[in-house]
Amino acid sequence: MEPIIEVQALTKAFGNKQALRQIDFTIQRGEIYGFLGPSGSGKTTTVKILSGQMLPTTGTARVFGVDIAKMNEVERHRHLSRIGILTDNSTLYDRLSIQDNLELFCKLYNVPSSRAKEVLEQVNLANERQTTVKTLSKGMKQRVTLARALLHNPDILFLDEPTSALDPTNTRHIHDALKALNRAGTTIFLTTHDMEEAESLCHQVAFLHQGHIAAMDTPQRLRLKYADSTITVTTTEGTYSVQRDDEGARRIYDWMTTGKMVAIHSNEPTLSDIFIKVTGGILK
Ligand SMILES: Nc1ncnc2c1ncn2[C@@H]1O[C@H](COP(=O)(O)OP(=O)(O)OP(=O)(O)O)[C@@H](O)[C@H]1O
Repeated sequence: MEPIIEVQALTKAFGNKQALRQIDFTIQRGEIYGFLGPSGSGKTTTVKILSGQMLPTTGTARVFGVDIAKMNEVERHRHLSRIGILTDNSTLYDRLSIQDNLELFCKLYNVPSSRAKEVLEQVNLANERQTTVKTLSKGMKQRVTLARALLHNPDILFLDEPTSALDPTNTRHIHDALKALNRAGTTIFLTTHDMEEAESLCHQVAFLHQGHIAAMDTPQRLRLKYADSTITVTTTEGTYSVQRDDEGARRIYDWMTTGKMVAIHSNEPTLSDIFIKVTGGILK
């Protein structure tokens, strides 16, 4: 395991407003790490600090082993060349085609223009490359913006709410692209308030609530930790909540052997349920 992002006791204050309060986490190379929290919980602030756009107030954030608050010019340049960012304010040139937009950024990033075609294939837009950006749907624009963030083949991708307000088709295209990128070795830091997105993509998740990390683990371990001790059993006689103990096992055995069992469900909580339990708040 190789830590690629290490955050210790990180705080960020805007005047009297404490946006981040002593947060700690480590992301290993090759992980998809989900930062989950409602609006105002500090997700964007964290992305801005880790991507070098904003300094923390106290604490340290090391990316690729370098403290981002202490980078010299050479380190800053190297950091920027190794990260890709997709945020709300990533804009495109509306009057240019998808291809021309990307070729422009190829020049800026100093990468061959052939990269444009490669990244469009990664987001499944190669056939639309001559289309003018102005005519694209919000979801397709977001896929172009993701393609742009990939041009210089970054080691880490920072994605701030990459699928918020996108339709299911575009969301799926983005998820497919992210999974493929991750399989090819890209580490991904993703903020979201969509628990299903986190479930389907993330190896680890942190629940951010009012600037604190309230819980952090793999989705599976969180579900196990907060699992209810009952099982719901539907029989021909009704639906029962059964304890996970010897007595419960005996009842389930009886229903099964007498042909009365219809359905059986473990009461595993969703990440949304756990978020509410841990923070008392809901994700919106
Ligand atoms: N430049 C700023 N000046 C003052 N306060 C700020 C600034 N940036 C963020 N904040 C405040 O810090 C807190 C965290 O904001 P942040 O944007 O990081 O939250 P978020 O979880 O990304 O929410 P959203 O999903 O709505 O963007 C909020 O209360 C916000 O109002």
